Amino acid sequence: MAIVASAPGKVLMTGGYLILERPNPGLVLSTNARFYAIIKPLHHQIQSHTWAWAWTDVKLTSPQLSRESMYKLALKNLTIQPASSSEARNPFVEYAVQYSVAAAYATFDDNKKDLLQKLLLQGLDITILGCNDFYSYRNEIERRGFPLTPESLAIIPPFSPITFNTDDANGGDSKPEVAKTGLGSSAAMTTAVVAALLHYLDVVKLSSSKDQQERKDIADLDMVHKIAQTAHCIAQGKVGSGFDVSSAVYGSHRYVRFSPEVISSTQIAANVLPLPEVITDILNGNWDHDRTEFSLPPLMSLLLGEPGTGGSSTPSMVGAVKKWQKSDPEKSLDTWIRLSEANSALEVQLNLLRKLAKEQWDAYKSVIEGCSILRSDKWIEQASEPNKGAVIQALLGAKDAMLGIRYHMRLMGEAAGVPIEPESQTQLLDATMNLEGVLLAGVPGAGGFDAVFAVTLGDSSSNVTKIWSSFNVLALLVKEDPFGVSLESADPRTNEITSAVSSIHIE
Ligand SMILES: Nc1ncnc2c1ncn2[C@@H]1O[C@H](COP(=O)(O)OP(=O)(O)O)[C@@H](O)[C@H]1O
Ligand SMILES: C[C@@](O)(CCOP(=O)(O)OP(=O)(O)O)CC(=O)O
Repeated sequence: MAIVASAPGKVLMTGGYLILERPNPGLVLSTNARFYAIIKPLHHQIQSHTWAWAWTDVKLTSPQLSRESMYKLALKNLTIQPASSSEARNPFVEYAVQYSVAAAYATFDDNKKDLLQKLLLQGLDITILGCNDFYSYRNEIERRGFPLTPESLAIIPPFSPITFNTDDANGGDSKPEVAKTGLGSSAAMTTAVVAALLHYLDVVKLSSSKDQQERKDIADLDMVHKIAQTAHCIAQGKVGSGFDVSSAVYGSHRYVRFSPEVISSTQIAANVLPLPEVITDILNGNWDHDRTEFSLPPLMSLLLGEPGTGGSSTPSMVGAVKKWQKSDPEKSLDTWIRLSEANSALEVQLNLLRKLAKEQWDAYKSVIEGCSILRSDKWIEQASEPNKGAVIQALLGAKDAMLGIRYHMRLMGEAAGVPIEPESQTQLLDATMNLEGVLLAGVPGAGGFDAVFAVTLGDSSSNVTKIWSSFNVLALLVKEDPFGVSLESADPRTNEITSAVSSIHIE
């Protein structure tokens, strides 16, 4: 039977750059854009040609890239090799397979190892699918002559083919392989494959998002996290803060990074140590990342916009900021501290709003609805009673904190010589923050030309969508969804068909 798992894409709302250093936190929101991995046996029976049971076949299909690759996985040392030199490579999935299988061998007793061996000898058939929201369809919309609106995006069929970045319009060299929106497709892809494989091999028992309020599979999620984070770092060839993998696993949260030493044995491993030895270090390592529950307060929506300027290279922006920290330690530390203070101020206000929503729902709801049709300079007029006043103070506090974050992010960019909040985004974000019902607007993650985000109150997001269109910014269909990695009941392509069929109304 096929096992299907999914993992969400992310938006880093606060903590860009600072989150690279412990113990600075970042607020990361997971989204309803999900990556799916489908795993089933490749053969009905154990293949006789898997001589001496030394290796097994792995087939990887990526329909959106029209790619199908065959690999050989050696069952002793778990090396993976393309079956022929012409196969397309996907290092994220390759490491995900190697490390997941290694984790299974490392955790099983002899009896379970035998069963594992038999299951593996049937081969692995892996299909990966990413929601459209991970990829840019801006060119496609323009090519079809549609308006630059979310309604146009909604017409594009689910799991559509992905545009490759082949043109040199933006200098070419720093552009990623595929046209993406910055939601963390590689982290979600790696996490979905690891989760599906670990579940398929019986290392973890994942639960599905539908059947729970509170997750009970935390230890299993930790296992998925260790393996996905390790595979992702090696495939990327760099150790970032890991907030993207963490949110793909745990969903929206407040993240403090893991100490990079925990995966140091893998860096030697790629050259010297065999994987079955390294995996024990990974599994027993001191994974000290911190994740505290966090999600947007009720009646607030996350909105993302694609400015379409071609994206920025995160590693080179990070490099420039690090260089600046070295060259001007005093000033950079000052900016760093002020930015960190603004980040915590926003966190405090958002947590306060969540608390007020719980404790005084009626006042909270009435203020949010009232403010959703007013610009923020008019919000104070809603403070007719103390309960409402507290909500308004927290809203204004959050907005102020966001202005502080943007100011210090801009300073950091200017000092480091990289456009963290480029001038074109500044105008757009100022205009956005002045609209009715807009609480926050900023550049997520590393900033640059990748994307912009806004947090809106009540039903006010259509205002934002309109103004973004006039700035030539495409509002995406993505929403916050705080749920992390999940077991799915079926191939998402069949779900789409089922829901389309059930939505047909028979009179
Ligand atoms: N559907 C897919 N099939 C295969 N590989 C994919 C798919 N989607 C993304 N990838 C891989 O992930 C890479 C993008 O990852 P990354 O640079 O982390 O982007 P993001 O900003 O979305 O995190 C692509 O270059 C490609 O190698
Ligand atoms: C600078 C950073 O702190 C945040 C980068 O966030 P993005 O969301 O911009 O990330 P990419 O998907 O890799 O482009 C680097 C990090 O935390 O690793």
